[in-house]
Amino acid sequence: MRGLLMRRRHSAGSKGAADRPPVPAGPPAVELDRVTIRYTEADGNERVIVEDFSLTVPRGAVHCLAGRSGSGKTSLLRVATATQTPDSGEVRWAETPVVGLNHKQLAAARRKHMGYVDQGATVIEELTVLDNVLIPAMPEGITPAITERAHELLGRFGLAAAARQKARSLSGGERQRLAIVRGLLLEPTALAMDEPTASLDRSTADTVIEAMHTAAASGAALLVASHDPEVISSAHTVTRLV
Ligand SMILES: Nc1ncnc2c1ncn2[C@@H]1O[C@H](COP(=O)(O)OP(=O)(O)OP(=O)(O)O)[C@@H](O)[C@H]1O
Repeated sequence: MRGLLMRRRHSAGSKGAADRPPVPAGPPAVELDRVTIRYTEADGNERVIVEDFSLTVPRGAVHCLAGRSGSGKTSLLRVATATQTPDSGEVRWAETPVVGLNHKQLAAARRKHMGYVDQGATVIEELTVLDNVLIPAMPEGITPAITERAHELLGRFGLAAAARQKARSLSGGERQRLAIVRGLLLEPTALAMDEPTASLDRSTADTVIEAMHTAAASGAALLVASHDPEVISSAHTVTRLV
C-alpha cells in the first residue's frame, strides 16, 4: 500500500478522544476488498492511488476520504460508488459484489444501495424543492407513500417550508441538504458525497456536517470525500490519501 494511512477517527484530530463517538456497529454497507487504483499519467509514469486497499463502512457510520487536492479522493469515491472500475479488487454494497455487474444489474443495485450527492449538489433550478427530491422515484412512479417520505425527510433536514419553492431560490447549504434528502429518498444502504462543504462559509458548512450525521443516524453509511478539517474531525473513521 503506497502513501496511505487509515485511522479511526478517535485516534487523532483536533478533538480529544473522549469527545468522539464510537464507530457504529451496523452491518457492512460499503466494502472495498483489496482494491487497487492506478493511472498512467501524461508523462508515462504510473500513479498508484491505492494498492490492495480494504475498507468496511458499516451502516450508521460516517467515513471520510481525506487528502490534499489530487490525492485520489474522487477516484476512491468513484470506485466505491461503482462509477469507476478498480484495476483489481472487489467492491460490495450490503455484501453484494458490484464489480463486473452489467449496466442493468448495476443500475438496479445502485437504486437499492447507493445514493449520491455530487460536488456542488446539482439541482434542477426550475423545479420545486419537492420535485427535485422526487426525481429518483420517477422511473417507478410517484406514489403517495414516496411523496410522504419526501415531506418527512424535508422536515427532518429543515426544508419543510421550502418544499414548494423553486430550487433556484435555495442557498448553497440548503442545496446540499436538498441533495442529501434526494439521496436518501429510496432508503439506500449508503450515501456518497463529494466535497459537500466546498465553497460554503464555515457556519453553513457546519449545518451540512450536522445533516451528514443526521443521515447516518437514520441508518445509512456515509462515505464522504473531503479535505475540510471539520468534516474530517466529525467523521467516525477516516482514510487519509497522500
Ligand atoms: N482517468 C484518469 N487518468 C489519469 N489520471 C487520472 C485520472 N483520473 C484522475 N487522475 C489523476 O489522479 C489523481 C487523483 O485524482 P482525483 O480526482 O481522484 O483526486 P482528488 O483527491 O479527488 O482531487 P480534488 O480534491 O482536486 O478533486 C490526480 O493527479 C488526477 O489528475
